[in-house]
Amino acid sequence: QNFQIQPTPQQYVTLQDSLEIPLQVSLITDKSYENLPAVSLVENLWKGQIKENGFPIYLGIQGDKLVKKYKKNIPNKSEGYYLSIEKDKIIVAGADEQGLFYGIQTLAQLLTLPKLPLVQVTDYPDLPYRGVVEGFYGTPWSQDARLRQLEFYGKNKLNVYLYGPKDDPYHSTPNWRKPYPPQEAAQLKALVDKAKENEVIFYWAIHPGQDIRWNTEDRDALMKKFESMYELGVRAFAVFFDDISGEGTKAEKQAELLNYLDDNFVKVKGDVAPLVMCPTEYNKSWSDVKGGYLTTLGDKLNKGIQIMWTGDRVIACIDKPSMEFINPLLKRKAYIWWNFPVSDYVRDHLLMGPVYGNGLDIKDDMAAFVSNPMERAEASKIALYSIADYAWNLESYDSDNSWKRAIQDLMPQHAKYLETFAAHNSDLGENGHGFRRDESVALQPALKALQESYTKEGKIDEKAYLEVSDACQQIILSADMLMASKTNRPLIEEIKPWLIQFKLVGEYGQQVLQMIQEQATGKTEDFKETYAHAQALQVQMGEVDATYNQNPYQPGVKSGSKCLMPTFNSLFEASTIRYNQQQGTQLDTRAEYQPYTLNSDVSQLALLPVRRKGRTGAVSSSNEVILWQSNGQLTLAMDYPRTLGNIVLDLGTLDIEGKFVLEVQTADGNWKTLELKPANNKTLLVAQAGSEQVVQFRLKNTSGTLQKVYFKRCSFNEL
Ligand SMILES: CC(=O)N[C@H]1CNC[C@@H](O)[C@@H](O)[C@@H]1O
Repeated sequence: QNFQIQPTPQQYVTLQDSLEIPLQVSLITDKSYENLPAVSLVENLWKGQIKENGFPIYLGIQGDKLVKKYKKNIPNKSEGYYLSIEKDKIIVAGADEQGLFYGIQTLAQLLTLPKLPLVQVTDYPDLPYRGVVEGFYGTPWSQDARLRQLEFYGKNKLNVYLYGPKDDPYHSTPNWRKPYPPQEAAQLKALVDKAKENEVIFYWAIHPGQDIRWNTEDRDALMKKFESMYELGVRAFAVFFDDISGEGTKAEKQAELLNYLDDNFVKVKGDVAPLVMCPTEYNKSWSDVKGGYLTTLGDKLNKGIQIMWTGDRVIACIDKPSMEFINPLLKRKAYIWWNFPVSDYVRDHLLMGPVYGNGLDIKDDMAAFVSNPMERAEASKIALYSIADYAWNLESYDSDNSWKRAIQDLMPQHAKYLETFAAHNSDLGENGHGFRRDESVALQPALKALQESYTKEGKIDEKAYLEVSDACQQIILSADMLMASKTNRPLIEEIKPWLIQFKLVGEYGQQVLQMIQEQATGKTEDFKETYAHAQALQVQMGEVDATYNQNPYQPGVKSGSKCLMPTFNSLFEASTIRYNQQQGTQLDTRAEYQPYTLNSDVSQLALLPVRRKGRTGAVSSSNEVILWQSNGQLTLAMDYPRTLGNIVLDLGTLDIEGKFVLEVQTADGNWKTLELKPANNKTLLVAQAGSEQVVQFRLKNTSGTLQKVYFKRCSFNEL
């Protein structure tokens, strides 16, 4: 991997010469800069080796007489810088203090080379705001993870971190009105300080919409909470109205509140960044333009207030048509909230693949580009590294090159192994949003050739066979080496369940390859044992899936789920079928079996995957509010009549009387209504399916009007 500056700079000229790295340097800079993050960074680069007669490093900001003669070299762009490494001096001149800091970050990267190349770098970001919104459902990041993130943002020239973890009770309902307890407050203060050191704007977001009342009491409660955050050092604020229903969704009221905060807090304080808000209609598929929600915000919200947008759908890549739709409605450039690599709706998958699919021609259409990441902070860094690369310099962005550099940056000693792991752990699997990613790209042709040649003609494509066999070796090796890695333990601890599963996938692949080889060459005496070994590995994979990461939404551990496992399972079944035909045996040919099928005409439910574990079935839940049209229904069909025990629902409300009806169809074809009873103090509803065998059950909106409900749970068990 030859060296590249990260993010890719706008202009980089090398003079085909280099310099021994100076052991001692002297800083020539304006006295008033001594506390700037940029100067602290240089001091950290030459710990204790800053001497009067050292190699001169000039640090300045546009307008200083010190860098006067470089005036024309410094880009006239915020966060821009000019870095010149010369035989007898280094100049770092920023358009502003952030630019100066970024010039030093670039110098720091060059210092990792054996010698300092003589270069002139003229650089600046395409987008004014680039970063991360910690806005996912699930376990919020830990304090240590956040501190490491902020350092990572400084290195990769990301300048925004929006704190908005959905499951932080002081960010959202019910405790958004309360100040943080002392320990959490101290931790937030430490984050604000760390952000400053890395020239990152720390936004604190509030999510009051589910229970806010449009009155002065709640308005003052919000002001008071902002004031308490201001005292902790927060100088940037956001208000999120996403994923709510009821009173809080009114655009006029939201605009009135935001403008009040803008006029009476932001403008009064004078040192607070422009407000950011997330609308309730935050993506095109949900927006009802005629209804006027977006245009009300666009017309009424003070011009300086930023409005977030996730694109054409909740989870979608951002392109020119997306921006041409939304910007005119908002009467400003939308502030993009990109829902990747967030995985809170596919929690059993890791999204370690390349960042691709966003337009390279929209740098002038977005106010910002911030990423909603996975709850696994270290694992998110592969995507975040490339998002930093994309958002700084869109036109030069190359997703595969960036992905390889991200991996190299995350685990320099084990880049090859991490790349193998990441290549096969990148797709989301089936999900309610229908958003998918490529996976196992380099191996796909061989997997396909092997599968087609064997399943169709019972022949082995030798070339493909060898390639897949080598890949399985690499998978096992990579999993072992990563699990035993001494570097980046925080990453390894996060992904360990997936590494365990990944190794089993590799071993399973090896056994399946042996099965087809033995079946095709008639080595029937070995086949039975190889078959049993493959089944033993299926059992182990099932146990890993049932043991780790048992969250109540998408429990378990999926690895290689898009290409590797479907191919290996198909070859397992095909070779067992052929073997049974040859030998007249009755070996079970099923690799993994899915007896339940979901059907729905409610668009946000239609693609939700159904999971089976043991004797329970569960439809994957949704984070968002479901717009369930009148007469809309969700049906769960069995492969053959089965006796069910309980059917458990959680629609976020107990008030379903006269709104929803649950019915089962028994084997004789008759439908009967089941009574749904509250099961706990929250919003859980349970029905007994009865002793008769069931062919299917369905939940129908019989209210005659559109119903807005959450879809937190729909599960059932077999007796
Ligand atoms: C604006 C937004 O996407 N809000 C929600 C809902 N959509 C995506 C979900 O996965 C959440 O992570 C996210 O916080």
